[in-house]
This record gives sequence, C-alpha cells and structure tokens, in this order.
Amino acid sequence: MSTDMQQTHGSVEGSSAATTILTPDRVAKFLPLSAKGINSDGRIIHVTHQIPFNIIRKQKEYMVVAESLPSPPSTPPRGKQETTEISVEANSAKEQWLFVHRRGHSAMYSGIQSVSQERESIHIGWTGNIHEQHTKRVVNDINDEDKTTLTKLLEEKSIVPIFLDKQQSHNHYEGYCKSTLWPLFHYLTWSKASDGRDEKVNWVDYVAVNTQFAQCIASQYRQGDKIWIQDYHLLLVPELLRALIPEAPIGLFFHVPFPSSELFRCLSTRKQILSGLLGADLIGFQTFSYARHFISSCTRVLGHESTPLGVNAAGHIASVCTIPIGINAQHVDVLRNSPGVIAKVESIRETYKGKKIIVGRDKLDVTKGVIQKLTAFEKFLEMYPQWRDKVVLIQVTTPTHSNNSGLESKISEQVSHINNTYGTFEFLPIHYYHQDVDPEQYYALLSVADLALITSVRDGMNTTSLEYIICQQERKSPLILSEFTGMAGSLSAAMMVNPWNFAGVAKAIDTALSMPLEDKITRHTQLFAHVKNNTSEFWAQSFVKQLQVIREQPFQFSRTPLLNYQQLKADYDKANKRIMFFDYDGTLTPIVSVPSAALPPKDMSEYLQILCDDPKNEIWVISGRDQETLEKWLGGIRNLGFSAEHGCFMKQPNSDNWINMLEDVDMSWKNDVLKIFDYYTERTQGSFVEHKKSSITWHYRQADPQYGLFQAQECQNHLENALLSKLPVEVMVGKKNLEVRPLAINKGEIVKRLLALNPEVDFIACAGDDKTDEDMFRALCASPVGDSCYAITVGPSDKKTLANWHVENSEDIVQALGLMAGAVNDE
Ligand SMILES: O=P(O)(O)OC[C@H]1O[C@H](O[C@H]2O[C@H](CO)[C@@H](O)[C@H](O)[C@H]2O)[C@H](O)[C@@H](O)[C@@H]1O
Repeated sequence: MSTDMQQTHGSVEGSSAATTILTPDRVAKFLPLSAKGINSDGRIIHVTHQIPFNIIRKQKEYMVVAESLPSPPSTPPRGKQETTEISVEANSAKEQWLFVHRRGHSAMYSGIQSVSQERESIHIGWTGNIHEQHTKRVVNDINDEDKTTLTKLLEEKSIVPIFLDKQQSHNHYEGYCKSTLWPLFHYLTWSKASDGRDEKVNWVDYVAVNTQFAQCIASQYRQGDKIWIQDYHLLLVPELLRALIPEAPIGLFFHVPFPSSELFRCLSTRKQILSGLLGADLIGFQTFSYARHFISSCTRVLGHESTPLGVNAAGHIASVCTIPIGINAQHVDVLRNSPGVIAKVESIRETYKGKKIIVGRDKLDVTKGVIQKLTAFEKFLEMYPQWRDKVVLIQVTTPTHSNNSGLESKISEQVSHINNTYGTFEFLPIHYYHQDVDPEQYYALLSVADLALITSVRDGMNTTSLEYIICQQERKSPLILSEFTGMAGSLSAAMMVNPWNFAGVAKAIDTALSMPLEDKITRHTQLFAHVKNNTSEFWAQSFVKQLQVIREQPFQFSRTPLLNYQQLKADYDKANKRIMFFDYDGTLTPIVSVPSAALPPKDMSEYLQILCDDPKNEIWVISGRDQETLEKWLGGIRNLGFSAEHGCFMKQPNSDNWINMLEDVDMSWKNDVLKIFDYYTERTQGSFVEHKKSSITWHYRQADPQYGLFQAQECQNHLENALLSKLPVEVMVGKKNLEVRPLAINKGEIVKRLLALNPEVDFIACAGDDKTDEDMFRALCASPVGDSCYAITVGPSDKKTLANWHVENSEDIVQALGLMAGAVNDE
C-alpha cells in the first residue's frame, strides 16, 4: 500500500453539521421497534486488545486460598482486585491459573458486560503477559498444553484468548500503539528524531497482531453475529475482517481523541490506518469533534466523499456516530458507601481539619496536565493570599507502564518549590503521592473533596470526573474540568477551564471554593443526572443498537458477490456468440488525479486485442470520454467498437467511421452550461472544465476536497434550477465531476441497441464503476442469456448497484480479461 497522500490541502476543517449524538431519549425515539430491544438473533463478538483478566500462573507449592470477594453487579472499577481461582484437575497440569480482573478500562469492560448479560456474547482478546504469582516475572514458556488448558478454562467465561508472540506484542503495544499512535492522537508529534527503523518494525508487528486478531474473529464468526471492536490497538481489523467475512456487521469504537486532519496527516501510515477503519459499518467516537476530525481526514487523506453521518469509501458506507462513554454508576455508588471508604473519609477529614481539600488524581502522563495544574495552583496562592494555609491540594499521580521518570522529577521539583514558597513548618499546601491508590482510598478522596481539579491538556474522556460526581452526592462540591477532555462536551455544569490559562484556572479555584451552596446544588444536580443516565451500560447498548439499525437498512445488507472467475471462464468458453461492454475510467484503468494521465495499461490492451481477434466476440468500450481520446489510447486495437461521450458517438468494430447519434440535436445549451461552469471554476481553485463535442464536464478532483464537494453541490443545484426545466439536458454526478449531456441518450440506450442488433448472443459481460454505468446494468436486467450475463461493478461488495457481481478494482477487470483471453490462468 502506498503511504503517499492523495491530496494535501489547506485548512478548511469539517463542517458545522452534527454527527448523530445519542442521548437516551433520542435512542428510544429514533430506533425502529425491532431494534428497541437488542435480543435479535446472533451473538455479539466483543473484541478488545486484552481480555478483562490478568492471568497469573501459580505454583502448587505456593497455593493459598483465593481472596473471596462478593460478586459486583458488573466489572469492578479500577484498582479492584477481584480474583477467580480455577483449579486444574490434578495430574492434568502442574499449574493452577489465577484470573484477576484487570485494572483500568472499567467503563469499557462494564459496558461490554452489560451487553453480555442481555445477549449471547463472546469476548476475544490478547491474554496480556502472563505472570508468575510470587516472583511477578513474565512467564516465557507458555507451551501448547498450557494454551489448550487456558483456552478451555476461559471458554467457561465465554472468552477466546489470543496468544501473541512476546516480541510482537511488545512492538505492537509499547511500540506502535504507545509510541506512535497514542502521542499523535493526543496532539503530541513525536519529539525524538529517529531514522524510522523502529517505527517500521513496530508497524510490521502492528499489522501482524491486527491480522492475528482478524483471523481469530473470522474463525469464531457465525452468520448473524455482530462484531464490536474496541479502540486504537486494532484499527486495521475492520478491513482485514471485511476481506475474510464480507457480510459480517462490524463496528469499532474509538476511545481516544481523533486529532485534526492537519495533525493526523503527519502519520506515515495514514492511508492504511484510515482504510483499515473504513472496513467497519459503524465507527463510534466519544465526542462530535473527534468524529468530525475523522471524517475530515478521510476526505483529505483518501479523497473519499462524506457527510456528517459517514464516509463513502468507494461505495461502502462507513457510518459515524458519537456516543460518549459513561461509568457503572450503580456499582460506584455501592463501593463509595462501603464501611472501608466511610472510615477513610473520616480519617482524611480529621487529618485536614479546618482546610479546604482540592483533589487531583491523574496518571503520570504529560497529557494529564499535572504540571499545568501545579502552576495554576501556585498562581492561585499568589493571586488569592487569603486562601494560603486554608487550602490543601492532595495530588495523586499513578504510575503507568511507560517510563515517565523525567516528568515525575519535574512534578516533584515543582511541588517542592511551591511547598517551600508557601508552606510553613506546620503545613504544606501540596500533599503529593506518586503511587497506586487502592479503591477505598480513591473513593474516600473523591468523597471528601471540596473541589476536584482536572486540567488535562488532552484526554479522550476522563471517567474520574464521573466517579467524583457519584461520590459527591452529599457534599455537592464543584468540579473544575479542562475543556480539552472529551467529557467537557457532556458535563456542561462543570466549571470549564483552559489549563494553559493559569490565571483563569486560579480564578476558577477561588470561585469554586467560595461557591454558595445553592449554586453547588444546581450544578451537582445537573451533573449527577448526566452520570446516572449516560452509564457504561447505556453507552454499550446504544452502540450495539446503532450497529443493528445500520445493518437493517436494505442496501447495507444486500451484498454483491465477488466475481466467480472460474464460472466466468467456463461460461465464456462454452459460448458461441459473445458481446462485451466495458466502461473506461475506473474500470479498464484506475482513476488518477489528472484525466489526461489515465493511460491504458499495456496488458489490458493486449488482452482486449486477443479477445477482439476472436470472431465469436464483439467487444465495445462504452465511455464518457470523447472520440479523440478513445482513438488515441485504444484506436490501435483492431475490431474494437466504441461509444463516446455517454452514447453520443459510435464507431462499429469493423469500421473507421464515427456516427454522430445526435446529428440533429440542438447543442446551443452548451453556452449556458459553460457560463455556470466558468462561474464555479473561477471560485474553486484547482477545478477545470473538460470540453467535449456533445457534453461538458466540470472536474474538481484537484480542488480542496470538502470545498470542491460543496461547490459541486451548489453548481448542481444552480444547473438544475436555472437550466434543466428549459433544456433537453441531464446533469450527471460522476467521480469528482459533474457532466452535462443531452437527455436523448445514455450508456444504457447504447447497450439496448447493441443487444437488439445481436439477438443470437449467449454470453454477455459488462463492467463499469460509476453511476452512469448503472444504466448499462439496468439494460441487462432482462438479459436473454440467464446466468451467462455478467454485470460487474468495480467497487466494494456493499455498493448500491444493479450489477450481479463485483470486483475490488480495475486490476481485477484486467485479470478477468486475461483469463477470458486465455493469457492468464485462474490462480
Ligand atoms: O465513462 P468513463 O469511461 O468512466 O468516463 C467518465 C469520465 O472519466 C474521466 O473523468 C474521470 O476519470 C479521470 C481519470 O481517472 C479523473 O481524473 C476524473 O476525476 C474522473 O471524473 C473523464 O475525464 C470524463 O470526460 C469522463 O466522462
């Protein structure tokens, strides 16, 4: 695959229209009855990078009784270590395996689990590194027997494990995901200069791991299942899977931000990543702006047409929706009321008696804006001296897998500096902890706070803010939230800040700490209603319903089968009289950016010549191109028939003369059309007019893709309103062009005429790629040759078409020509 950008344009970003944003009310209203419940046939195949459990190998001699915890209503939140111990039959294996709920991603896993409770589901994912229980060492010797045992044990939990090669999984996750994609998606361009070798190796393994996932999913898939893939670790899976199981409904949810196309286009694998994603039927985002950036990137990087609701990837529609994730509110409510949490709340209150408590809890990652928070807090102490000694910031920064020691020391230095400046022997304004907190401490901190301060400089969502709101049902303390979190779009009652505006954050802290109770109650009520209604369960069920609704649209379901080359060849060989019609651009040759560069591929011309030399064949090229171009490029092929300008001109296979099919038709309309085309050309940089004898084409492929499409729609309206009612012409929407030609004729009329002249044919092949070629397919609907009629569209299998077969691209058509000509074999 080429990594070159098709078009790199200026900065017109997105449009103002909205993607589908789902709220509980909307979902209930717009879903058809059949989709209101999600209990239709088929399973949900959940796919996450890792399964929800960490697997621990436990040596017999160390065996202890597993910690027994009450079963939560859903997956435990981060930090909770629920364990399930499963004993392997004595003598069948030496080890015992321990499955411990993974930390983190609790919103996602609990959403998935809520779907699994309602509907038969399986969950596919990598096992993660498997550790020894006591030494915590990664187990390197997982053999086939272990794999079989683990697969069997996990099957009881409806989990299908994927075992990845250690190096490959490292390069995939720590390498490509964490070092290349994660920074880019969080607006951080890669700072380290490198020769690109690491990225290449990591990319190879990103592809390999995605391929392994696609193969595993395909092996589990049953007709009727729906596949739901999670996040940026698996962006190539939809396309890979589409190739393996074309009819499968595929959804993908993107948990992290999607950056502006101006940033996304820095990625060297931008085309592969977008094409990979576009294999899905539904792509979900956390916020409207992430969705808008994605759509805009598809338009700019791949040149696809789009609407705010989705992307048209050469006929396959990938729908886009916005469904913000939530938390399992009910479960958090249970946990925060546990005796352990209540005791800790009291103890923290006692420790910080008389002080206002600001709580910050972030991962140690530059995107979380801890440095910005500390700077703003210092500004607050400077600007509002009345608060000194009366406020404490408890900042917990939890370690991550990545090495962030530089950031850690910076934070520690800044904390010391502020404490030295504003602290006393008795009191320090910042209490900083760089450590994991256990769930009881975590919920106690959120419950005891007078204010939560979230200053991420980029954050996909930030579910801590939601947990805080649940914990604040009594105190109703305010929330300061960075406008750069995905959550900002949902929590409008929070106090929104720009974390880079330190004085602004300082002022917000002062306002929050001085807020009258009435205001706190108003804000909290609104925030709480959001968290209660937009839970992880609502998020997951909305996505699944949406995927179902999309697949219920008839055209999405009807798939055109891939051309059966053997059958084509067999029918071709046994026929006595054959007729074939081929469109040119996009069918015999790939679409290129400049029309004059669409030269015929050499092998294509050779195969056409062999076919034309066979007296049983009559072959036609039926094109929108003019006579001169067709003569120049294909005129050397003996016995080839031509129809130019969508049927306006014809040349019989055995003749040198062109016939004007519209001799007596008035062409004065061309001046009026040209005036309108000129108007839009002057205003659309990169567009131009192609003059032909009986038609005119306005091309905008080289214009800014979004502006070009906008102008084309305006121009089409203009033409239709100003001319069509008065003139005998038709406007055709082509591939990044608008064509105007006389009404009297089209490609379908030519096909009908030629079939009438050849009643004895017992084999028909017709291939085309765009809307004008559908006229030919329509003319073949009542074909007299039954199954020996091959109407082939070039494009994906779910393209809306009247053709009975499809191929992916023009190379496949050339392959079919070679096969019929006997020049290539069917391999
Ligand atoms: O009926 P066809 O043979 O498919 O011709 C349709 C039009 O094709 C040409 O334009 C298209 O192909 C160009 C080359 O790949 C591409 O640059 C352009 O964007 C496409 O719209 C041709 O220029 C038109 O005259 C034909 O009507």
